[in-house]
Amino acid sequence: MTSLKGKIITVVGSGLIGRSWAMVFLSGGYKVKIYDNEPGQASGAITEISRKQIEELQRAKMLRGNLTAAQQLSLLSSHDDLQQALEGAFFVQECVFEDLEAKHSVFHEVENLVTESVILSSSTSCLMPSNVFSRVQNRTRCIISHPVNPPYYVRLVELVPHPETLPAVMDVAYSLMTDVGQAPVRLSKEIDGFALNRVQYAIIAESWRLVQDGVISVKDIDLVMSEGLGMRYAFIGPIETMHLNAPEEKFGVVLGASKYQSVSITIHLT
Ligand SMILES: NC(=O)C1=CN([C@@H]2O[C@H](COP(=O)(O)OP(=O)(O)OC[C@H]3O[C@@H](n4cnc5c(N)ncnc54)[C@H](O)[C@@H]3O)[C@@H](O)[C@H]2O)C=CC1
Ligand SMILES: O=C(O)[C@@H](O)C(=O)[C@H](O)[C@@H](O)CO
Repeated sequence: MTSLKGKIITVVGSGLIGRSWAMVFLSGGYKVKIYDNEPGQASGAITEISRKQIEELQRAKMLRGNLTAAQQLSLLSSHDDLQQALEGAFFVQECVFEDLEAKHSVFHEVENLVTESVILSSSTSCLMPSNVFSRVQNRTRCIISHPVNPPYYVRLVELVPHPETLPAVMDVAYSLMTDVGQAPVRLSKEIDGFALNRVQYAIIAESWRLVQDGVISVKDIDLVMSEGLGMRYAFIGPIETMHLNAPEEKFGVVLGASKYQSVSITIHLT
């Protein structure tokens, strides 16, 4: 794959996630053109990114990437005109409201202003790719790149394909996210909530149920995560944990164990 370095990425929507994406892409040395349909919002984002974030991160020796703050900020521009913002981009990261109509309208406008090869990527938290891109003509170049808040520090990106997404598009998105220092994961197909939110919501559901049933306090259930599972899961995932607890050939033993079974049947996610 030819190097993507120095190429142009357009960020559409300059709110919380749009600004975060801009900082992540800048840290990888990409030119970032940020656009918002609210007049002045994109230029306001530039000010916030530069003064309150990137320069501060450099002072705190927490700036990501190999470029200085000044070098990164020289790659950033804001635009109130979408066509101008899209000029030269190979990748468009949509970061508008979590509203299907808003996303449909953005991708309809964008598709009419870019060539067939430009990758259209959505930051959506939970909307299904087959819905987000349903009004896009050429869906083979569409993908969900779902970040986790705050993306500059929590580096996971879930790459979720539309049923028509080309494998090469997944590969480019994976390479881009890896190149800018994120931790991309590939989903083989779309599913409600993708992977992170499905796991996150299962944890929230059982945590809340234990609190509602008076089994544990809010403070303590949060400690179960922050001082217990979170400490472990910051280093190894749930399947790795099973592997450590029982060699692979004994996963069945773990999953079939009476303790696992007897507890699991009492967990209700709704
Ligand atoms: N906030 C979070 O923790 C996370 C959010 N996301 C997703 O990222 C997306 C953006 O979320 P936030 O940044 O939190 O929203 P936000 O409300 O902070 O920012 C949205 C921005 O999009 C702009 N916008 C709206 N319609 C537009 C249009 N047609 N053209 C151009 N700009 C437009 C708004 O002016 C606003 O600046 C959503 O899909 C959300 O689900 C994903 C992961 C985490
Ligand atoms: O928790 C996160 O940052 C992400 O999983 C999300 O997408 C959340 O659902 C976010 O959109 C709202 O909490």
